[in-house]
Amino acid sequence: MTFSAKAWERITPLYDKILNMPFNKELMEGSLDLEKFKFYMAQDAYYLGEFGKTLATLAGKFNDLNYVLAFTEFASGAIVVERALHESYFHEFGIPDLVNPSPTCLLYTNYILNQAAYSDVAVGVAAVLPCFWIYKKVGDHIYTNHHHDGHQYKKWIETYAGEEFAESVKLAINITDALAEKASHEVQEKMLQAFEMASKLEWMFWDSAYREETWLV
Ligand SMILES: Cc1ncc(C[n+]2csc(CCO)c2C)c(N)n1
Repeated sequence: MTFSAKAWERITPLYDKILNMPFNKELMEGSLDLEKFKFYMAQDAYYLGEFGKTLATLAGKFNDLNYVLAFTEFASGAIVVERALHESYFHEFGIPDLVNPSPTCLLYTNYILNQAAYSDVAVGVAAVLPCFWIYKKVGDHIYTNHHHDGHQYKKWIETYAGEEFAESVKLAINITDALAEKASHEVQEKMLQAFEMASKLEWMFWDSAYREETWLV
């Protein structure tokens, strides 16, 4: 069984929970409170910057130059492509340029940066894979089931349903599987743990946006 098959099997119950979260159900129906969506967008802007830095950190650690190329492209994609989506919403909503990260957002971004900086590169890659893969799956699910006409979150929905994004996700999965194949049993186990932890943090990120999580002190 490939690493990715094993990893997805491990998070399947969590993935089902993610699909049924109020944030995602209401986003799909178009009924999600605009304030919650704005909160999510602002936090996501912070997340994307840190995610881009995480991918760039990983890019510098590969021996295979094809992987260096793939990860530098992912890094610029995270910042450039997704920033375009955010900027159009930011103008519409007046979200500030400098975002103070919520506790969950800070936890998630620090987790992946830490893994990229200090763990085996294969473990760092496994920690960023849920970001690609879960968004692809959730994005496809929402795209297939939403009402296409006049949906207020149409631009968000279309971002993750495109063919170009699908190709990036396939490449990220293939690179992770190739690294896992060469890794020791111990590193493979750490990769699974990192994949699962980052998937939990994806769940927490949506949950924190729905609750508009703040620092209590
Ligand atoms: C919390 C959070 N997790 C994942 C994504 C999705 N995402 C961000 S960058 C990237 C890959 C390169 O574009 C993907 C799929 C998001 N937006 N916010």
